[in-house]
Amino acid sequence: MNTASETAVIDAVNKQLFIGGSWTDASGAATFDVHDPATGKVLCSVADASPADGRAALDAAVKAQPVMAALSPRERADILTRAFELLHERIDDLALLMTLEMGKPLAEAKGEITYAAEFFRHFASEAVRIDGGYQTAPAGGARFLVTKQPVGPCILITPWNFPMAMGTRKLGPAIAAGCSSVIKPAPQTPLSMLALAGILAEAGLPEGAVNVITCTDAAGVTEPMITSGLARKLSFTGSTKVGKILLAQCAEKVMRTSMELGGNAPFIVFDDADLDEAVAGAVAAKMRNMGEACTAANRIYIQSSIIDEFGKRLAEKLGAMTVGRGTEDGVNVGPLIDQPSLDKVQRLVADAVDRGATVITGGEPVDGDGYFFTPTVLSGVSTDAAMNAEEIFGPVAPLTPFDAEDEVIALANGTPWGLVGYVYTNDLRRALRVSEALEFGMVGLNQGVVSNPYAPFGGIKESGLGREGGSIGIDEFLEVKYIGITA
Ligand SMILES: O=CCCCC(=O)O
Repeated sequence: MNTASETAVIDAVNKQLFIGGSWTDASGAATFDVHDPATGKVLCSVADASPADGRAALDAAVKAQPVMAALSPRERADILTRAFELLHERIDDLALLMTLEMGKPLAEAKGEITYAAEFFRHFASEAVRIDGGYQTAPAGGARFLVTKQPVGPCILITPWNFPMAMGTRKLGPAIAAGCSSVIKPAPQTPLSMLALAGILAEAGLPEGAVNVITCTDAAGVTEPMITSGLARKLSFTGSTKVGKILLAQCAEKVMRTSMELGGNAPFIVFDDADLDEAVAGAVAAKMRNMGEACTAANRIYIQSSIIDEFGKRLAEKLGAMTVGRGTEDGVNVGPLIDQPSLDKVQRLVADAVDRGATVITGGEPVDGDGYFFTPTVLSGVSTDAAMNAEEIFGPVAPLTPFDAEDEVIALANGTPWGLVGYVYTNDLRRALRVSEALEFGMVGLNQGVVSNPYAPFGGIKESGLGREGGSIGIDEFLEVKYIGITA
């Protein structure tokens, strides 16, 4: 049974599709249920789009594209700024909505709304700084005029773990660049995106500039959209497995892509590090979002001389965390998103223990409703444990000892992924050497969280293509055009 304020924020969301600036039922009025991961109970139902609905949304985006492109940079910036303000004005309700559908504690949900809003503020500033060039050809005579134009209608696909921020991280630069879009949130967390659609409409976005389709048959709905040739860009955040399928589909029409895929982050602590800072960094890198983040520390390598002390201190911190429904006071670890996620975490912990790991704290799911797992520290995790090769996506910190710098660099880089790595050391030369040697798109140096709207977020290897945020984030949504002029 939801409280009155919970029911009010759920009721306030329009649960239809948002196409061409209007709210509309899915074909045949199809719907699907949204669950509270803390209880497993149904929160509400939302429209379940068909492939035909997806096509209608894309057609609306195509129609809106010239309108978006014709807005002045200042007009686009003003819409983003107004949406930024509205997100802050409604932060309490939006955070409660997010906690209900995704599970993260309210304080983290508020943090995510702030993070999400910041992408709009950042890209409002970038909209008015899109530049170009003018140059005399080296041989003289001709002139080169270089300008940037919106890439065109975009398909944006977002995950359930950051249901608002991954939307604004894509929509912010798309709108700033003058692109229209169709955005599809994950079926587990459609409500935050639907709320965001309402806010963007209120902020003055032209009809059809952003279309939201919620659906359960993601592949069935998005594949025909991608292969239609009507969209010019796909931006996806999700698993490497799905990313590869989408890349193959985009190849058919040679579409621009941005891919933020899986991670398998190493977290390395040398014995010269400040241990308190390293433990605090590990708590942040592991426990942010209950470990359900592509940036989460997945393999924690500690120099042998300090591993016992590090393990003891980390276990004290994680063991003291309060697990529960994210709406309750004092809770800092919410549920995992669903039963398959809980099953996976259990399987990975059992496998590590079978291969010789010791549970220092936690190690078990919590009895009762919902998908809760106790914050866990494992020591002596073998390098061939399954969790070294798979994203845990849960509150489990696996500690593995190492002795030498080159050994740990080889271990850290020994993965197909390359999103983010973390290094703790007080030796400046080692810090630079190791940061440069790590084959990752981002490095947290004595820092457990790298995500920041003003920095370029993204990975190498099988962690993806392109960068989101930072001053280059808008380039993903712009085409460079060169006009040769006879002078
Ligand atoms: O799980 C990956 C999404 C990235 C969240 C972040 O911005 O840190």
